[in-house]
Amino acid sequence: MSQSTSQPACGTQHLTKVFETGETPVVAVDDVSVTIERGSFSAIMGPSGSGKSTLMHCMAGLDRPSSGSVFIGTDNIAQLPEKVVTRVRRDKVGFVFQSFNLMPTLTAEQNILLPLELAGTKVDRQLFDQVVGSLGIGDRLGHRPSQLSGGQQQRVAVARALVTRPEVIFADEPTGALDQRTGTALLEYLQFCSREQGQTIIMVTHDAKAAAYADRALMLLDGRIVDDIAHPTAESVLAFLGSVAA
Ligand SMILES: Nc1ncnc2c1ncn2[C@@H]1O[C@H](COP(=O)(O)OP(=O)(O)OP(=O)(O)O)[C@@H](O)[C@H]1O
Repeated sequence: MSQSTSQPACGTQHLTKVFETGETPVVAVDDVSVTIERGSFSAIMGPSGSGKSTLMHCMAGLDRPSSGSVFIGTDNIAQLPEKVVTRVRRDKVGFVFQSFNLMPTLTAEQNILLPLELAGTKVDRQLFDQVVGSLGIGDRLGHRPSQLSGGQQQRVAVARALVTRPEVIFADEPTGALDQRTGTALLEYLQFCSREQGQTIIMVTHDAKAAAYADRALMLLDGRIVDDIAHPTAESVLAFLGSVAA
């Protein structure tokens, strides 16, 4: 049963992000306006450097836009003080980083539970077991990140983002380090979170087969959304990527 409704979970209005750090400014995200439906599963795709991670970081409140609005629910977080953005993020958002960002001195279980500990929230053991079981990391919970494979670390990072049952989950290439079997299990679980639990998923991926699990694929080129594919298939996504590579 899909719990998708027309009420937006998050979105942007004329979002632009310019990095001024180098000799010439880089426009990483260029005037992007997008609305993400509650309970939907969206993929963001595009060539390397097209602005996918920057767009996600701004949408999740991890980075400030140069101009424009960013909504999480009805809050325009671009206009809120950092302290309030941190609270909105803690209460509503889960983020899976491309580089995992696990704490090296903590075990897998401690890493997964860290957001709950920081928020002073009680652990939902049933949810913890469901997440850990679905991701197949139940037998690695006592290991520290350095004792885990890249794919296991990635799944711990995903579990950490899911264990607070956030309304919106941003995942930056969550299957990048996974083999086909564990990647498929993760994508099926994300689909379950969206369809059965009404959570909103936004996932950056380079993998056309992974994008086919989403309800929608946003195609980025030079910081702009140049295509918005409903019910993407691996073929429709590959056709787009082929056309921009040509
Ligand atoms: N902190 C930064 N300072 C300066 N430029 C940056 C910074 N972060 C990203 N960029 C630039 O912004 C552009 C978009 O980068 P971004 O990482 O968002 O792309 P991407 O589509 O996620 O790439 P990839 O698929 O390789 O991860 C690139 O030209 C990148 O070099």
